[in-house]
Amino acid sequence: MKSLLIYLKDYKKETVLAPLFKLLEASFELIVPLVMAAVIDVGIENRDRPYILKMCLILIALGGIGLICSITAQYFAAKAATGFAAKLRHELFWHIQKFTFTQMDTIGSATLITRMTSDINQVQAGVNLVLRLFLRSPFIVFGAMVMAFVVDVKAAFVFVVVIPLLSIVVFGIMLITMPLYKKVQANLDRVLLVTRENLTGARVLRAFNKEESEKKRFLSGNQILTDAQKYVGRIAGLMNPLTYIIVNAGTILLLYTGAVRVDKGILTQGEVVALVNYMSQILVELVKLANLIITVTKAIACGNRIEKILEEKPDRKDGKWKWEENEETPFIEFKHVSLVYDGNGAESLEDITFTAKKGDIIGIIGGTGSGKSSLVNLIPRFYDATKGEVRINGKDVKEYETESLRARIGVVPQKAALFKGTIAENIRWGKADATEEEIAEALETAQAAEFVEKKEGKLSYNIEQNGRNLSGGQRQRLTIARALVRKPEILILDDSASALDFATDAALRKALRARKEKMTVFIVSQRAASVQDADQIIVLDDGEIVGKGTHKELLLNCPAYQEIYYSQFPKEAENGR
Ligand SMILES: Nc1ncnc2c1ncn2[C@@H]1O[C@H](COP(=O)(O)OP(=O)(O)OP(=O)(O)O)[C@@H](O)[C@H]1O
Repeated sequence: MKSLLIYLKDYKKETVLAPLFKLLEASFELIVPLVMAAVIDVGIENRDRPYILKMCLILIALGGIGLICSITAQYFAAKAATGFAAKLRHELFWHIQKFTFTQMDTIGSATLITRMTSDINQVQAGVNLVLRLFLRSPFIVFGAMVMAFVVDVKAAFVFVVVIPLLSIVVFGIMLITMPLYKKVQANLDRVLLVTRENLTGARVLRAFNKEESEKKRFLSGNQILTDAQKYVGRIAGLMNPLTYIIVNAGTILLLYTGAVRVDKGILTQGEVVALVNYMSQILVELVKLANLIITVTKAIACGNRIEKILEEKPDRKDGKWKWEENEETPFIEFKHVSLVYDGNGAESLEDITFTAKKGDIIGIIGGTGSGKSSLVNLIPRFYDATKGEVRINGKDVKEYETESLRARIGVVPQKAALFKGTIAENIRWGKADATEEEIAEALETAQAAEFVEKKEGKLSYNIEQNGRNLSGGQRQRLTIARALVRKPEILILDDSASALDFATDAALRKALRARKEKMTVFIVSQRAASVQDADQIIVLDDGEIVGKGTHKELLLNCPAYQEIYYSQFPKEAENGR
């Protein structure tokens, strides 16, 4: 948590002024019981109306000045706390952007969302409260005790007994609840994960009639969270009753001691009232202190969770080599490449070796889970090979500066992801300064021009969140156009034509070949038709290459390819026999 405090450095003035104004407010509060005592002992005793009026005006003035100090302190504390949270949120967001996919997979997006939102809010509340109370409350507790000693040493010994007892209760509860709050946050992460999965997969869930089982899963996670909260709440809830019992017992003792001493003529009635006032001030402040400690305990637990993410060093080691604009169309070599995902024992890719020549179209085919996406994900370094090398133009991809490497690669992922905004804005994700002509050209190649033309507003047509107002095929075509608009040297189509009909798929491949800019293209597909006119086809099975060559060669000598092909074109199988 400590390391997070550097984000307060731009608010030095506010972090000093907020507690300072609170101290001023507290000082005025400590004078109030003395004025009250004077009203009783002098004003009421002598029936001196002008004196009482004067003292009442002083009380009003003390209250007014105290209020101004308090509002000023609140302003500074709020300014520092919100500014601190905004900076921290920004830093955390930026830090997460630098994580590799492996790190994202390991940490999990649900927990990252909780840390970005509720954890930061909790820390913000903690900072705000600390700035206002961390000096004020101990100052009042200590100050009221000193004032009590000034009024009467013997009666003040009641305070000496009460305050340590209160401190034991407050700190004891704090120590017990601290680790429990951590558990509560972890349970909240789990509930968030289930909620997210449910909301994003709502259609699938309903299609499979899974509402009941998902409801149970949610209820069980929610129940665990509720139980954890109730448990910690019960312990924290002991704070107020216990502190009130101690303080009320202290007040009784104080009244008794005070009465005896008034009787003996050592104390005045006004002084006893002042002592009781100090006692109740201490109680109020200790309750505030207890709440402060609970909020701070939660804030520290949340702060530590945020700190953990910030301490996680982005694993991606950037190379120094910049991909120059005028660099030749690349050739890509996979040299004995293997990949094991973090937490997976088995290799998802094993000893992959092949070369994609400049401007070649490489088809990658295989059953589900055979490693097709894993293979192409190594080119833009979404994951790094655990063994072997992926080389572009003779250099290991790890030697390239990742940003410049990715700028030259157009990736169309398996799941077509679009963002809320116009069609033009979505296409410009590929190239921020793309002209309308460039966009039109990309849409043409991606076979999207026709449907965009029919949409109301054309390029200004508004796409809803996740592109839900477009069909699956339309979404895929736009993601292809988005990748093409930057005129990449390498284009990766990861099963991204699966929602296209055969004719459109064929037209897309024809248009790709006809483009004047040379590109090395990887087409991942389960459809033999999508890869059959590729310059080279890689056949994968269980992470290994089981065939390599052109369609004709593979039909002659690769049983795995034959199986895929003839299962999709049974008539040709019959003709061949
Ligand atoms: N992020 C990941 N973390 C752990 N394991 C993964 C990850 N991504 C893929 N795998 C595993 O790697 C293997 C290959 O997966 P991959 O997605 O590359 O297959 P694929 O051939 O593209 O499959 P599909 O055609 O179904 O998309 C699978 O066993 C899968 O479980």
